[in-house]
Amino acid sequence: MLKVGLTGGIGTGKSLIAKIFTLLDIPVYIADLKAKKLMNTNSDIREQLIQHFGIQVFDSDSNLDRGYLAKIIFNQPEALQKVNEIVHPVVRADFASWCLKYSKYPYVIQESAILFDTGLYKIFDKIITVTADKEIRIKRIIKRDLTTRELVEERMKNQLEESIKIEKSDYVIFNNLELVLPQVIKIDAFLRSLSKS
Ligand SMILES: CC(C)(COP(=O)(O)OP(=O)(O)OC[C@H]1O[C@@H](n2cnc3c(N)ncnc32)[C@H](O)[C@@H]1O)[C@@H](O)C(=O)NCCC(=O)NCCS
Ligand SMILES: Nc1ncnc2c1ncn2[C@@H]1O[C@H](COP(=O)(O)OP(=O)(O)OP(=O)(O)O)[C@@H](O)[C@H]1O
Repeated sequence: MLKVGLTGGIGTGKSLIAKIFTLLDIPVYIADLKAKKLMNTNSDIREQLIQHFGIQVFDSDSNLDRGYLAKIIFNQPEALQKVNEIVHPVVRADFASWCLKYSKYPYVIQESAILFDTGLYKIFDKIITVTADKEIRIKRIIKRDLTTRELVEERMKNQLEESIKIEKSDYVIFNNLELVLPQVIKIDAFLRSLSKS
C-alpha cells in the first residue's frame, strides 16, 4: 500500500483537498487533529509538556490550552522544536498503526502542514503539495479563524518556503483561482495506477 503525504503551508487549502480525497474513498490521516487529540490523551506527552512549559499548558478542565501554547511556541523556535520533539514521535507511531487498518486500499494519505519541515516526508512514497499565493492564504485564514494578519504571518514564518516544498514534491495542486477537483482526480488516477504496478 502506498503512503502519500499531503502538505502545504497554513491556509493553502490542505483540508479542502483532504476532504476531496476522502470523497474518492481514500483514507486520510489528519496529523494536526491527531496531534491535538494525543496531546490531551497521551500521558507521556502530557507529562513532558507540563515539565517543559508548566501546568498552565492545560486548562482547569485538563484540556490543552492551545492559545497559551501557540503564544509560546510560534515566537520561540527552541520551544517549537521542543514541542515537536515531544509530540511528533507519538504521532508517527500512531500513524503507523493507523495504516495497518487500511491495507486493502490503493493508498492512504497523511495531511500535515509540516512534513518537509520535520523530515517526516521520508516515510512517504509520494508527496502532494497544495499551494496558493501568500496574500490569498492570509485573507482566507483571517476569514476562517477570525484572526489577524500578524498572527497568520507569525505561523507562516515558522514554516518552510512554498518554493522549497514545491521543488521537493511529486505533485502540486494550485489553489488560487484554479479548479482543484480536476487536479485531484488526475493525481488520484496516477496513484491508483501506481499502486497496481
Ligand atoms: C500550538 C497549537 C496547540 C496551536 O493550536 P491551534 O488550534 O491554534 O492551531 P492549529 O493546530 O490549527 O495550527 C494551525 C496551523 O499552524 C501551523 N502549525 C501547527 N503546528 C506547527 C508546528 N509544529 N510547526 C509549524 N507550524 C505549525 C500549521 O500550519 C497549522 O495548520 C498546535 O498548533 C500544536 O499543538 N502544534 C504542535 C503539534 C504539531 O506539530 N502539530 C502539527 C502536526 S503533527
Ligand atoms: N479555492 C478556494 N476558494 C475559496 N476558499 C477556499 C479555497 N480553498 C480553501 N478555501 C478556504 O480557505 C480556508 C483555508 O483552507 P483550508 O482550511 O483547507 O487550509 P489548510 O491548508 O488546511 O489550513 P491550515 O494549515 O490552517 O490547517 C478555509 O476556510 C477554506 O474553506
